[in-house]
Amino acid sequence: MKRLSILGSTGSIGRSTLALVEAAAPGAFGVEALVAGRDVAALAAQARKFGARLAVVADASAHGALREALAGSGIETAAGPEAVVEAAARPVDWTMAAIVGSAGLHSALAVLERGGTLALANKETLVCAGEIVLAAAERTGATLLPVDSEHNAIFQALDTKDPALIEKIVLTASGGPFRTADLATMRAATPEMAVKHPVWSMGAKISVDSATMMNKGLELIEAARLFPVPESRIEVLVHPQSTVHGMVQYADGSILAQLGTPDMRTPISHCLAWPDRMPVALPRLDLAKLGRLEFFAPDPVRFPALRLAREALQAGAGAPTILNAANEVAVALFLDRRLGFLDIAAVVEETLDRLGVPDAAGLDAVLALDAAARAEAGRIAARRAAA
Ligand SMILES: NC(=O)C1=CN([C@@H]2O[C@H](COP(=O)(O)OP(=O)(O)OC[C@H]3O[C@@H](n4cnc5c(N)ncnc54)[C@H](OP(=O)(O)O)[C@@H]3O)[C@@H](O)[C@H]2O)C=CC1
Ligand SMILES: CC(=O)[C@@H](O)[C@H](O)COP(=O)(O)O
Ligand SMILES: [Mn+2]
Repeated sequence: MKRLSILGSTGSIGRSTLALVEAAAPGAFGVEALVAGRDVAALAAQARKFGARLAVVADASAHGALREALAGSGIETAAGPEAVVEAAARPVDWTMAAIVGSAGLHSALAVLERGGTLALANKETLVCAGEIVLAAAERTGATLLPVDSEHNAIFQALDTKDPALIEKIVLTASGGPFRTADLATMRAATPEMAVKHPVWSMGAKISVDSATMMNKGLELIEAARLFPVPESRIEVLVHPQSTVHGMVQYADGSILAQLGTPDMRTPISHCLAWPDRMPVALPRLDLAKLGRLEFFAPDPVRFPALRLAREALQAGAGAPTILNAANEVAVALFLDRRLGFLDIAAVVEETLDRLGVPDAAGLDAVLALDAAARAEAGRIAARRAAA
């Protein structure tokens, strides 16, 4: 039996992971810890259903409600950010990191520090603190498995470790809900419009990131951290069918791609079973029915976020940390109807301009920069909203 913990179990990725656990052969998986932000009702229901040993809610004020919901079950409960990290530090065979945002950094690091196997969906962790995350994995011999569909595809298609033999890697992008929209429509976009992803069913924050294409910017940085390929050899192509998830082009001209229906249970199952595979009963891709696969260059005018991410990656040092923090602040304000859709990228750009490219070596420096960027982005957003 593989024992596992899920950080962010009540979200889109967390639920898909539990769906695979439920559908697997009896006894194949056992659940140790489930962690949520504040959704106590969903967390308690999951913990009971899957017989978890521990349920943790990050919002400390929700502990009473969690205790009450799990009374008589024998399931241990805990609350608060420290309890989240302690849950991640518990030894298990496999951990899913699916907390949204850089709030997931400390718990992801706790898994790596104990040399565990980390299935990483939480891309913000790699953008905010990539060097620290990778150094922890290297130091402890931990295993880092990419869950993000594009990165999982590239992970599956990579058959050499020699960077000289990799000409380029390609991340595909759906183009999001505004792929064909004009700027006026985008300027007036509401949260409801922005989270209506044309292909994938995901949490609110990543759905807005897909709409601005900052998601692909974050993924560009994520790919540069995970794979032995410089930024100049990572390409983004808009592919509305979201069927080819990622590609690797080799020095002999061969291109290896991973294809599948747009369902995160496929890459999650790949990480769950790695280095093997497991049977997953999902509808199969029917290429004849699909008929065609299209690819386009992204539009840099309507989607400036992709350029900002590439520039931050090129600048290095603390720039990706600033980009991520400012984006998290701006997306939250947009979802709260306190910022316009096009202002998201504008806030990120202005925050990057104001803070420059500061050094951010070590966890304390990264956390300080993350906090400074959040404060600056908040001020810039408030000024824009008042204008
Ligand atoms: N959804 C997808 O298809 C994909 C997602 N990803 C990445 O995976 C991550 C999760 O995405 P997704 O599942 O869509 O997001 P959701 O918003 O659906 O879920 C987020 C999860 O994180 C929990 N959470 C939020 N804040 C905290 C906190 N401070 N401490 C502990 N837990 C917290 C939430 O709990 P609660 O429910 O209580 O709020 C929830 O369980 C993101 O980084 C995203 O970019 C990557 C590729 C695809
Ligand atoms: C499922 C997944 O991996 C998401 O990151 C997805 O890629 C989002 O869609 P976009 O391609 O529109 O960003
Ligand atoms: Mn992705």
